[in-house]
Amino acid sequence: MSTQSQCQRFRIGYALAPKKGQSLIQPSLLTKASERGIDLIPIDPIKPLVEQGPFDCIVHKLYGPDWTRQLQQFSSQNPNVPIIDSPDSIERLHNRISMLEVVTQLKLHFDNEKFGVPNQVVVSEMKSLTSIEDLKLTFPVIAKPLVADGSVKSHQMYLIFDSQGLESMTAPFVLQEFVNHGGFIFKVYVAGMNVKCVKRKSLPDISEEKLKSLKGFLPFSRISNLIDNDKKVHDDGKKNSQGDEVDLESVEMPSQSFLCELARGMREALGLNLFNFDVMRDARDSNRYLIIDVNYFPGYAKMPGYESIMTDFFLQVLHKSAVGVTE
Ligand SMILES: Nc1ncnc2c1ncn2[C@@H]1O[C@H](COP(=O)(O)OP(=O)(O)OP(=O)(O)O)[C@@H](O)[C@H]1O
Ligand SMILES: O=P(O)(O)O[C@H]1[C@H](O)[C@H](O)[C@H](OP(=O)(O)O)[C@@H](OP(=O)(O)O)[C@@H]1O
Ligand SMILES: [Mg+2]
Ligand SMILES: [Mg+2]
Repeated sequence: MSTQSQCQRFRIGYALAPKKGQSLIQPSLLTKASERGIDLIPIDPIKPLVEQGPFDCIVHKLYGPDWTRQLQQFSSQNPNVPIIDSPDSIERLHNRISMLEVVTQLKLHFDNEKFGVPNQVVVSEMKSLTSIEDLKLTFPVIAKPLVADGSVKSHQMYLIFDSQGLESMTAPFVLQEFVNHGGFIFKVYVAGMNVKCVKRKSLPDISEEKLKSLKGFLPFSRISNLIDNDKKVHDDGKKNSQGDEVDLESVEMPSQSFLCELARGMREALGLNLFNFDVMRDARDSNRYLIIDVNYFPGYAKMPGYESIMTDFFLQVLHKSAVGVTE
């Protein structure tokens, strides 16, 4: 039987920062893609994009006006080559208010599940800050950087327990209510129509009793971006890299139909193919799910079976593009 490699082959160019490229483009992905007729080709961001190629598709996670111009020039000369994803659509995820506004505007209804986002407000300048009650929030709250641009500081957060802790912050930031959610979150990876949910360690619940003894603020960062020795995040309840017992095994997944429908709605509303979103199950209502974060082009390699999922996505894009050309 002829394999895909004896038929037409496709060239997908990828433009990623070095660390991102090393984590995503692993030999196992190159092999899986090649077996299914796809060659993954690194794009040199220093050289003019239009002088590289030819490509049947481009995937990227680079930013800035020069790169956007490069993509525009390439698209004007290659209008039928999909660019995954458009810089304008990606930009919406670089702000922690606009990234979640999309969720609040989704017109989706489910028999059992309810979904939404935690109450949150933007604090643009400290002098406008009055009291937590005026902000219609209650302690504890989380202060998150307003800008989510992939920088280290965009992941630096603070759990705040009282007004003294709040006054220690530096504006601008988003203040989001802290919701008890059992100490786990669900990370829902989306690659086009492909949706994969994984469980990750999260901030522990804070009881009313415990809250009485907590003062000021507590800094934290990337608490759910856990990896262990073999760079995989085990969902089977093994110890994580901090050595804490994280019993993820006993956590029941949300229904796949709910997640797929939510992912479809977000994909269409965001106009994006490659993203993940973090979902908490409200500890007070197991049918209530809160989306707290949306990330562009996340760490797919941490997802079990990512080679097949990414290759399926690439083939779906290439097929759609080929059909589009003949239509
Ligand atoms: N409103 C909330 N209530 C309770 N815990 C929260 C809340 N928001 C965030 N967290 C906890 O803090 C972690 C980091 O929050 P968030 O995902 O917004 O930050 P991030 O830096 O964008 O993370 P990522 O690495 O996923 O991009 C979450 O995974 C969760 O454990
Ligand atoms: O654009 P950035 O670097 O912020 O994207 C992050 C993203 O916010 C998440 O932290 C990803 O982790 P997961 O959600 O666990 O996949 C990061 O993936 P990583 O494996 O590259 O660390 C993205 O870089
Ligand atoms: Mg997150
Ligand atoms: Mg994030």
